[in-house]
Amino acid sequence: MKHIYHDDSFTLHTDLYQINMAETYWRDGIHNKRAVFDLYFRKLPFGNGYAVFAGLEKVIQFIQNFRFSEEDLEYLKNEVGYQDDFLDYLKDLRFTGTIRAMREGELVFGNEPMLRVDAPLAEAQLIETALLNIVNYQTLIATKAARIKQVVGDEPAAEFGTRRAQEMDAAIWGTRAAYLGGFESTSNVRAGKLFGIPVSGTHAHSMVQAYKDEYTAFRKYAEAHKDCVFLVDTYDTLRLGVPNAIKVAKELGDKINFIGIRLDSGDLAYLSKEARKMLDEAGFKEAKIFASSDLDEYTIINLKAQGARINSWGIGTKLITAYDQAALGAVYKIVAIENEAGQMEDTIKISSNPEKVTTPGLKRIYRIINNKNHHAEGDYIAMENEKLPEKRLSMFHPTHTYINKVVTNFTAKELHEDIFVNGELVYEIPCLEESREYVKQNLNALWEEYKRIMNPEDYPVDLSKKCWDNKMHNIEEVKEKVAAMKE
Ligand SMILES: Nc1ncnc2c1ncn2[C@@H]1O[C@H](COP(=O)(O)OP(=O)(O)OP(=O)(O)O)[C@@H](O)[C@H]1O
Ligand SMILES: O=P(O)(O)OC[C@H]1O[C@H](OP(=O)(O)OP(=O)(O)O)[C@H](O)[C@@H]1O
Ligand SMILES: O=C(O)c1cccnc1
Repeated sequence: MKHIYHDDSFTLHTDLYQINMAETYWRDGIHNKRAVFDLYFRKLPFGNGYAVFAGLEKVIQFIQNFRFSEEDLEYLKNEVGYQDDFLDYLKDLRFTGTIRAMREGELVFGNEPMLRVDAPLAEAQLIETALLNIVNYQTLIATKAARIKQVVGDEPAAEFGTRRAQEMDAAIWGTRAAYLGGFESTSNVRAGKLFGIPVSGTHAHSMVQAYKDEYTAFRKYAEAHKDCVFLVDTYDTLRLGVPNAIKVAKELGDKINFIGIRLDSGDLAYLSKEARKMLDEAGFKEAKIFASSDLDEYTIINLKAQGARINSWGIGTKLITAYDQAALGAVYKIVAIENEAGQMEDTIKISSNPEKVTTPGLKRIYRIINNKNHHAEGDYIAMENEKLPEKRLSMFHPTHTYINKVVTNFTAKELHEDIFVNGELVYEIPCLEESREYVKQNLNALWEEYKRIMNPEDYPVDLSKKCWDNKMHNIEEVKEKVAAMKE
């Protein structure tokens, strides 16, 4: 490439095929046909019983800044070979559509749209990749964080993953997602500055190695910082590390705030129990024991079962990289398009796997909340203009229809809000703190059976009878078309 282009816009953060499709629509004159896309995943990550929706704030930033820069257009012309007439169209392009989405921090389940884009076809197509990129990653990490926090309980959980994250953006937005999902702090100072997340930290082995001995290292650190957590496992945790931490804490007394020690290797259950005894005997009953070392929900459950005396948890690699599931797998599927007469017509994608058949049409997503116990009975997807019964709601599984129930005395809470209407942002973005609180409230209102770390119950995401009939009707139509073509 002869030219150096500046990274001055996110609009090319898309797959080439999106631009090629946009060009196809534009040359055919159908680029402004109204089209509706649903963004949803099919399978919950980590075998969890719920996911935590995250990414909306960044989606909003992306949409607000959606415009091809001069350099984007130059690049598309010089290096990719698009024609001037199409580039002129791209030059003035802004997002003019409507987006409805869940609130960040909403609990979300398989096969229900987290977000819906209703926009001119080419615009809806061009934003697909970035939307999926943002929502897939942030929702994955927020879910992993909520899962880990659930086993940690009330003890503080600190996010330590920046060094192991898949590059800088992942560290920053992953940290935000971790905080949303329930973590208390991060070691990433930039994330603290950008999002107001509390920052926290101890020190590394390198400091002990730099001073060669623990005693000097702890003492120098204590002389420079009031709050002290000493990392005690560089040489020998119980024979050297803990005694040196106690020695410095005693020597400096009230001059420092001896918060505690951190263990980062070895048998964390055994070491924490022994270290606890030593700290207590030395009179430091309030000193806390921090632990880190490739922790995740499974090691934490295990450590707790062994009676580990750990008070505070530092979690890096396995959280920020979503170690046991690399991607969420949310998709963006077209569900309706304007026809020649200017009316919306359903579209459907058939698959031999019934779970993969899309649900056509414009729809609304409701959480059905039992008025007696305030827990959710399940989610209910109805057609856009469908009126829900007020007294008696019949719910049935969309593929195994014999699984059904009738709900009475309920509140149907609509889960989507308008975010953009005809290109205008109409949504007031809640602050991160509020969204984090919202996650907690939502988790409190979810039955325990869906929150189990292993083998949770399946949360019902049902279709209304109208929505289900409409889907079946669409499937029949496609089947008839295919049969007619075969004849
Ligand atoms: N008592 C325990 N029960 C279950 N898992 C533990 C226990 N203690 C530590 N672990 C976990 O076992 C793994 C040990 O990792 P590893 O074999 O790399 O050793 P390490 O002690 O961290 O040593 P180093 O960091 O020096 O390589 C970590 O994931 C840690 O969280
Ligand atoms: O274990 P994680 O969950 O990924 O948490 C982050 C890890 O990063 C640090 O180790 P590292 O070896 O990078 O540096 P150190 O020398 O300070 O221990 C820290 O001690 C943790 O072990
Ligand atoms: O502050 C810490 O202890 C810390 C920060 C990042 C990674 N590991 C540990």
